[in-house]
Amino acid sequence: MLTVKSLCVDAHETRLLDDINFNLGSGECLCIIGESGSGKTTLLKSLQGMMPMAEGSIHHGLSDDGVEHIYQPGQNYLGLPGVSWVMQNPTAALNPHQRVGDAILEGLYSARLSKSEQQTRLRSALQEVELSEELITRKPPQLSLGQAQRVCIARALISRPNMIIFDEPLSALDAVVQKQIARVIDDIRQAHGLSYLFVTHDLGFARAYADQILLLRNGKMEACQRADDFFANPASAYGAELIDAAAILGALEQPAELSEEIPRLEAGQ
Ligand SMILES: Nc1ncnc2c1ncn2[C@@H]1O[C@H](COP(=O)(O)OP(=O)(O)OP(=O)(O)O)[C@@H](O)[C@H]1O
Repeated sequence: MLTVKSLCVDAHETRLLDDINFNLGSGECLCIIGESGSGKTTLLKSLQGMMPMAEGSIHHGLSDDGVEHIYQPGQNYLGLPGVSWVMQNPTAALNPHQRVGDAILEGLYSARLSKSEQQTRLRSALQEVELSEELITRKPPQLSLGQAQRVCIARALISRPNMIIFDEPLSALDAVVQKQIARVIDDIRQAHGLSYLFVTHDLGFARAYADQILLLRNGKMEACQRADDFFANPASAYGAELIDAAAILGALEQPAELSEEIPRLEAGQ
């Protein structure tokens, strides 16, 4: 559904991304990993139209119309249609003065729906992220960080996107809440056949949930592999180093029975 070919991005005459290639299939999760400064956010920004392409092309097929849209340098590119975003810091992503229900409904900005359909969508989005309806009248300062991130995910989901792009959505959360929300995120993908582009530093998450791994270093692709291949036989020595380091830290020990171990909380944490 999304193919990126030979993508290059420049800023101030410096090449920030060089020859990036990947293909994200419908319903797949591609995790983008790499050390700080490797170009992960720059890649997301270029897909969002916030940083122009210098070279290459972005091919995007929408499941609704079945037509492939091709974006190339020089076009007035405003980002991928039908794609929602969830950012790293839920506190910064939410207006502290806006009620939770209104914040989630903001995700419907371009849809013309009746009030009753909006309320149906709102209730359904709250259920998907396992948040109690009682929270809709609260404001973000009255939420835990985990609840606030669930609100952001509900806001991304309510427009019924084809794809969600996540920029380190778990990194502001503690370990238990990370696992709860990781499971919610994966449940949503499976329920709706959504495609995910997921930036993370967490190799444990990538191993548990990714179909593909894109490893960046200094703006270049070190590896782009099926996740099982990457963890068994990484295509780069740097990838092998990262996997070894994560293994030493115990970060790859993801229990297969994750969903049984992590309690589902009625109101979400
Ligand atoms: N607008 C810009 N102009 C010049 N350089 C930039 C610009 N945006 C990013 N960079 C540089 O590009 C490189 C990649 O930055 P980027 O934010 O994409 O890294 P990252 O992998 O997302 O890092 P982190 O994991 O810390 O968020 C960095 O060296 C950064 O300083």
